[in-house]
Amino acid sequence: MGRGKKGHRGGGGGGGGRGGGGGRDNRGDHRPYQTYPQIVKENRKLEQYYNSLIDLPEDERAEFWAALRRDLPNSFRFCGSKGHALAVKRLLQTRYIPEITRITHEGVAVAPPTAVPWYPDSLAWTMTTPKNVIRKFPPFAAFQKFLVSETSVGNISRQEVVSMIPPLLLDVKPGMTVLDLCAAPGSKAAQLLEMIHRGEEARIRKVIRSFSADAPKDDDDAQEEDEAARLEADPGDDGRATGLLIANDADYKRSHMLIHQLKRLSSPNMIVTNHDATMYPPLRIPNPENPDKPGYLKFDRILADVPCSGDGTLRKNINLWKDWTPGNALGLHLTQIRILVRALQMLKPGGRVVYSTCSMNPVENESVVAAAIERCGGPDKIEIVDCSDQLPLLKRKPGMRKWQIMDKSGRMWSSWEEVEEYTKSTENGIAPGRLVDSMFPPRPNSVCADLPLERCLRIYAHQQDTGGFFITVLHKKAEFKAKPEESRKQPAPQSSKADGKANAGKRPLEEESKEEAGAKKLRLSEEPAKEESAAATPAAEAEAETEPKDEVKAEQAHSEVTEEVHTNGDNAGASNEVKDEATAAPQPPGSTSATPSVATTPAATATAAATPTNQGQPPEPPKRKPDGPYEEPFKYLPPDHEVIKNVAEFYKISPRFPTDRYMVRNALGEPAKAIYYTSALVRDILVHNEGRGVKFVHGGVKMYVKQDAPSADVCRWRIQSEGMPILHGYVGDERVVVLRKKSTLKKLLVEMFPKIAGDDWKRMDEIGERVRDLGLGCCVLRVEPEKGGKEATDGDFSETMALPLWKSFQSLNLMLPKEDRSAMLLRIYNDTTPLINMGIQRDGNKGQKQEQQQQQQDKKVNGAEGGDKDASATADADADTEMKDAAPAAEGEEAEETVQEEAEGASAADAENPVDAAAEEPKT
Ligand SMILES: C[S@@+](CC[C@H](N)C(=O)[O-])C[C@H]1O[C@@H](n2cnc3c(N)ncnc32)[C@H](O)[C@@H]1O
Repeated sequence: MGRGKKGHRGGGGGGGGRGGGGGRDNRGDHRPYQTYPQIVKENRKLEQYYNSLIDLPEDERAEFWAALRRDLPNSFRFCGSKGHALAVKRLLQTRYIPEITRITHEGVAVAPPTAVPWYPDSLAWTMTTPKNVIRKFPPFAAFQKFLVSETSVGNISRQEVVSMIPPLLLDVKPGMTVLDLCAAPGSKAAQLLEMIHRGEEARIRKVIRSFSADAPKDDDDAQEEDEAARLEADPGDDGRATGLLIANDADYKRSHMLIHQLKRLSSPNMIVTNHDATMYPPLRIPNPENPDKPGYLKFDRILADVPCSGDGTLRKNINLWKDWTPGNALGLHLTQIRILVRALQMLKPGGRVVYSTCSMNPVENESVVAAAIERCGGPDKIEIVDCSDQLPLLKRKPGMRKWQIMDKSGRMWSSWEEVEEYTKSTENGIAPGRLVDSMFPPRPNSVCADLPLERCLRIYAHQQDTGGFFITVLHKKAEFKAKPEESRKQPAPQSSKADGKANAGKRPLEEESKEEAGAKKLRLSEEPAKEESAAATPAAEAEAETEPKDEVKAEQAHSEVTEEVHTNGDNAGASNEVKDEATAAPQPPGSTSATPSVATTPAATATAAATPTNQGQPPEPPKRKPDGPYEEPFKYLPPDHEVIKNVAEFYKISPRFPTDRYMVRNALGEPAKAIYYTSALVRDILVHNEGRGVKFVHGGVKMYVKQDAPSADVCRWRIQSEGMPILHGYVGDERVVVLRKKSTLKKLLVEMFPKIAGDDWKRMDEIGERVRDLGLGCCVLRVEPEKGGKEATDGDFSETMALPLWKSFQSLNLMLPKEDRSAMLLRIYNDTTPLINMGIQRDGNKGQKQEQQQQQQDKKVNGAEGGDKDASATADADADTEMKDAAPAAEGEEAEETVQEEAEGASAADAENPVDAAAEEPKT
């Protein structure tokens, strides 16, 4: 979000009162926060193009442009599990909205946030007060603190309202396999991940209750919850989520933003990859029906939120007013088609792809949808889903059936025939830059002539005071063999034979205009990593569902074919052998799709081979460049590994908790510093694709971290807070401390290292005796707000949670980073008093050495180093997550354990200090 760098607030400016930030923020002359020059909100070609394209009555047209010239309202979404999100939302309603309603700014009453009417459970909110006012106007201080604090711990996502729509229309259900092809920075991916985990907590509790002898069967709440927890929604794994999200981005740095965004959801069901979506590699999975041949993963749902010119974001990215040119969109059209075709190839029949952009331009929208459907076999294979009954409160306009294209010079073209006519009449026979056939509406004789493009959704800024957006939902009716990409159909050149042919194929793609360079600069965040990538075309075509026999050979073949295509669009011959490795891919565990996943058929391969652009081997993911970023391998531990047996024994973990999904990230495959946990499907994917060049950059939840233990009986592997939600229900009572009182929790949150030696345990109230008698080491602090007492009516303290607690000889400590403690104090107690380090306050006469060790430990445990840094980075990022300003700093902070760290193992100092707080981002 802006970081104060965007000169939103100007009035006046452009002619006729059209410049500046627009009405609502420009009351009076007082502009205390304006520091940047105004941008004139005018662009002749932009206005001309959309005035001719978008059919609106005159008064609505005026609203359309007025909205685009106004500042964008703030919006945010409560995230995480639904129960938790509702609890945080409640605070907004009960604590902050009444405060905000009393504020006046520049003499005008402030409008409080309002719930987005079409978002389920009112979890999305919008507010017109500018961000810089919320940040700096003192009466907003408490609300601002709430936003920053909850954003930093991942309970609030600052997300543009329109960007919340595609995941809702994707209709993800627990158990599904989902791919987000262009996912960074990850706000939509986070929504998708939440959907995969929907209902999981209640399901797990239900299952655990069913096998636990002393479970409170007569507890009313439990019974009610049992009924609500629909086990059949995802029954495969004792209530645990079996679905999968693969979040991908072609940009390596941005793939690390994804890790930052998604790690907070502590999901073992998620993988982050770093590939060009136009040639996303096929992923192997086990094939139980024919174990000798690999199966290939197909997806129930795919989101293609593609890189685009972004003119729907004019309100936020006001530089677009001066930088918009028609070339921006033209240069992305082919990449967008390739991404969508690849998505449809990887989809299961019966599955759903959502294609979306934040552009209003049909060349990136309807024309891409039509071209992709055409290449995938037409409406018999791919259907545009009618969403008119979905999100009924969302105002939308229908997609276009007819449109014109504006070329780079600003000239309008109605059809490809018109372009061809013109080209023939010119001396050099070269078509206007970048125009290709597929940009125009489907021809009357094409299979897509009657495509119901009106089913696409167009959202304009004035309809509900948002950005502009385009969304289409596609349903795959049957498997297909994608047609090869035509050689970028260009009118035949009239002159020079020798160059002519090459030019015909190449010119529009190779000519990178100033406009395109401008577009790339503008939408850094959405810049295609390899626009017109040499590898893109044949890859997507050929490799739909096959696997090469010889990976190196395939790679060579791949580059040969690619080169040919790009040096001569009309190439033929040079057929590389295509391998017939047809394998019916098994249904991945947990899949709920009605149709089984389908893998390659020999026929599919044969057809692919017959075409000039895809006769090569299906591509294997490119091997990492020698100088490319190094990712740690993912190595799974055998269930009978000593360390796994040791943690199971120490924490008395129920045998119902799987022991075959623990993994480490180092080449030796031995636990050195951290042990991760993943779902079964994530494990299968990571294991079966090892060494194939698939660029996995993240997977797994950090479950245990190694540390020094005070005695040989104490387990050296403490439970990490991010693994706690997954594990705690299976930990034996011996290692559980139950806390019921709000006041006791407050003490543990405010005090770091409260002393328990001697009689000091008595200070710990209700848990005093329990912690006195508890064995040393890590345990689960299970917070279960007291039922029936006064706590029961306290809405701020009503959620159950599980937190890691460490008992040493002298003291106790909650193993949470500082910002998590502070966020909980604010949320539950509306308290902002500083934390107290009881280690420092202790009587200096006793145990000097221990004291020093404690303080050393203190620094790490409570985030004096990592935790604080992390918090500030997150707050600073301000999570305007759609665009590029998500903190780049996140990259380093979120990096996985490095080789060095793993190889060295924990240093002595680390081992003493039970928490690597910088790496902790627990779900609180
Ligand atoms: C519109 S943004 C995605 C926003 C994201 N879905 C979200 O909700 O946070 C487009 C993303 O596509 C990525 N990208 C560009 N070209 C790509 C390609 N060929 N394959 C995969 N990702 C690509 C960009 O790095 C950028 O992060």
